[in-house]
Amino acid sequence: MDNILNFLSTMRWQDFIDIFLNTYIIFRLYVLLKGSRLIRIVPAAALLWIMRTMALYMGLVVTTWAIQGIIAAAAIILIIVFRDDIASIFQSKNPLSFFWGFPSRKTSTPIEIIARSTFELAAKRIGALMVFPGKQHIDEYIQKGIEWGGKITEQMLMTIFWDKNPVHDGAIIIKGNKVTEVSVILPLSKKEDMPSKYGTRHRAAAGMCEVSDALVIAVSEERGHVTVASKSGLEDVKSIEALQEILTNHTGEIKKRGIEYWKEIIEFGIAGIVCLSMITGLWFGLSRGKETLKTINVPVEYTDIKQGFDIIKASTSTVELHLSGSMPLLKSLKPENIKVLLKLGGATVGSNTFKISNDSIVLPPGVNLKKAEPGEVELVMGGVAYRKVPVQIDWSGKLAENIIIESAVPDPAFIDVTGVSPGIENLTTLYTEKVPLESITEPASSTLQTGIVVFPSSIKIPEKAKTLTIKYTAVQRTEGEMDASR
Ligand SMILES: Nc1ncnc2c1ncn2[C@@H]1O[C@H](COP(=O)(O)OP(=O)(O)OP(=O)(O)O)[C@@H](O)[C@H]1O
Repeated sequence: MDNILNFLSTMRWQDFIDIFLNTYIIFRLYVLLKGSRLIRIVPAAALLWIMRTMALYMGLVVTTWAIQGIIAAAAIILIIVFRDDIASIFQSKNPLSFFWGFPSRKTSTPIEIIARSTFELAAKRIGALMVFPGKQHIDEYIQKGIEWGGKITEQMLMTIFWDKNPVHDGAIIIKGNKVTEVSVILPLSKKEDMPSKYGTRHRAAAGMCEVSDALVIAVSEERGHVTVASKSGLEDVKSIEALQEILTNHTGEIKKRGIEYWKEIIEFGIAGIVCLSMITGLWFGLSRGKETLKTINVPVEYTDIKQGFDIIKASTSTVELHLSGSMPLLKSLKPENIKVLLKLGGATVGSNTFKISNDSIVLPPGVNLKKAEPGEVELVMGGVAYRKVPVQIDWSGKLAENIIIESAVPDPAFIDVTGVSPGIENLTTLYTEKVPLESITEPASSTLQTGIVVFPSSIKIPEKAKTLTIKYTAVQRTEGEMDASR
């Protein structure tokens, strides 16, 4: 249990969305394809995928390449062969039905009317052939007739099969409460042991049931018999009630309210669980399966520094982290996603050692720390101190021979320095940047602008003290002074 919770805690919210979205897509495909021929290719596709994965895993280069080729070719062939099935999914009146809802028989079949009409046709010796498709598609087996679309009534059925009607020949297709097509040619049965009393009408009824899960009613013109063809063969039906029962069972009008309804719910439930397991397995294989290592350099950051404390010296400024995790996760890992944070709340003045552990490293979920180098950071801590330090002008170059500097004073002459103790006590002087003596060309009282050298770098000086003015007075040398200097 702990392991599962640990594992879940390493997952990102994006991972849950990833799994949920793909599970839903696969589940919707199942719901939409259920009953169509396309669903039959799923085991073959799964087998090909498993074979390709195994070949890849075993390093069989040519086999992997060949299976990939087969998959690509099969995909193109499937699109061509199953174009009608694919089109029927996308031709749905409401595009939202792709994402939501379950395909169901929206309209119920008027079983009573059909049963009564059938026996009336039989009584009047009017031949008829009515197809009630099941869950499977039948379009590929039939020769399309004339589109109809009329709502079923007794008169309509009688009229369609009336022998003076030009569309009476062939079969009609009944879906829900409508006749969708008339004059349809059905495939003939190839069975050789059919009783001789049956002619081509009954052979067509039997043929349709051999290739699909449809139910077909045949009314014999010659004998006035009603025959029902189904997967279990041909059966003569003697009464309206018996025909009603057969049609009820086939169209599922009662089933939906009974145990069969729950069977369907359980079926979808199981499909949902299978889809979820498949996608979780796939996700696990892709994102967690191939663990890999990555080394990354991360700067050390410090928090909780006590007031009046500062870092004088650190043994390192960066830490090398050896990380493990899935390849895609480590590939997308950026240094800014990782932090090495040392809390200095407990640090004391002087030397302190801080261990680099899991607690001091912030890693994205799914990434684990294997090793940190160095494993610890040595810090010398000091307290913050202030001092007033005198400024010294740092002259450079050579002054003109005829000039002598009588006085030169930096302004400000002292600067307030903030630094760390111990250390700042040793700072006795701050120097200006180099001031070239060549810039004084004639005797005068004037000023020069210069900067201050902030050294050591750990000290801080006020911003306005970073530039200063030198007030100087240069005078003419006397002849005697010049001779003496020579
Ligand atoms: N493949 C077919 N698809 C659809 N309808 C067909 C097909 N073959 C025959 N029929 C229908 O059956 C009629 C011919 O029936 P036929 O007399 O050969 O059959 P039967 O089984 O002996 O029936 P009946 O007892 O009514 O004579 C055609 O006029 C046509 O309407």
